[in-house]
Amino acid sequence: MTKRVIPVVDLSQFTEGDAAARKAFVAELGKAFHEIGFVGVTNHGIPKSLIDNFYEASHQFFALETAVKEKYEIPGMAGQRGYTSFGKEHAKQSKVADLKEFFQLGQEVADGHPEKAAYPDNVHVEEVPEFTNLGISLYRAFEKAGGALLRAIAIHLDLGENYFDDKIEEGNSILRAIHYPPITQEPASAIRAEQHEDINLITLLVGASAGGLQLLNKEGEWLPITPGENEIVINVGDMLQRLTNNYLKSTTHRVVNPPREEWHLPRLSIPFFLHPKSDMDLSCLDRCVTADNPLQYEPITAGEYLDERLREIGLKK
Ligand SMILES: O=C(O)CCC(=O)C(=O)O
Ligand SMILES: [Fe+2]
Repeated sequence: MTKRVIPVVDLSQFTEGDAAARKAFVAELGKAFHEIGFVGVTNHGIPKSLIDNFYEASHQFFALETAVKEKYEIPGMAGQRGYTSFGKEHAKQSKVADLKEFFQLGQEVADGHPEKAAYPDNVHVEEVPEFTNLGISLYRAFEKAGGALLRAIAIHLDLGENYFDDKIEEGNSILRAIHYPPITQEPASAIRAEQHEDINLITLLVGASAGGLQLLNKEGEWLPITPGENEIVINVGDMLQRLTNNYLKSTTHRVVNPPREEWHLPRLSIPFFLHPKSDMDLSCLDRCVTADNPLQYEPITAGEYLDERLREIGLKK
């Protein structure tokens, strides 16, 4: 077997294990987030049937005629809900757009809830009626797994296990179904997803098994991430990196085009970008500012930071 590029942890050790198993899990996760910012997670509690069914519905959505999909592209929404067509989003330093289209679902809260006004409605697709509801169920499962991972990382950071709980409860997370269509002609310079770092606290990704996802290591080498079956890939985003004054690493990654003989194969991946509520203070934690690691960032809230980043990637004008 070839050596794994990213370590793997078993989440049930934390959610169901004894004190020693939990302690070991926290140490492994902390080390992975500090050293390479990526980890594979097994026994994450996200039902396989839910993933498979949402996959199937996503395939059906992306197979619709462009004109039909465009009905679900909502102006003024910065892509945060509904469909974003091919060629819209680009990495912040890049002029050419990625070779992808996607659909995003966001937080849903009950009528009368104080956060209700903060969240636009999700978009329902007439032609694939189960798509959005399956996505919302998957969103809930990702929130739960992500919440457990953040409890472990809060322990690692000595913040108390529940530090993130109220910040992510009814948070501004996004579930994104991404479709990278078959490649039909030599792309001028674009790739499926140009190198970037994620904006949010952590990302949970299913579907990376199709190949193409790579991370940039400290030595400047691009290494492939090839998770096993039933394994999800987690990475640290810029918000968590910023909060920890770069102690936890938001690692650059990209999705490369397949070799020519695989151009006809589309790729479908489903990242869940775990965001806190927009009023979360992302000021660097005092405990992460030391003589060896002086303060790197100005205070900012999660909402202000997201706004700045959506402008940089061409989703917000
Ligand atoms: O498609 C993938 O595997 C990863 C996509 C990604 O990195 C992103 O959308 O931020
Ligand atoms: Fe990403």
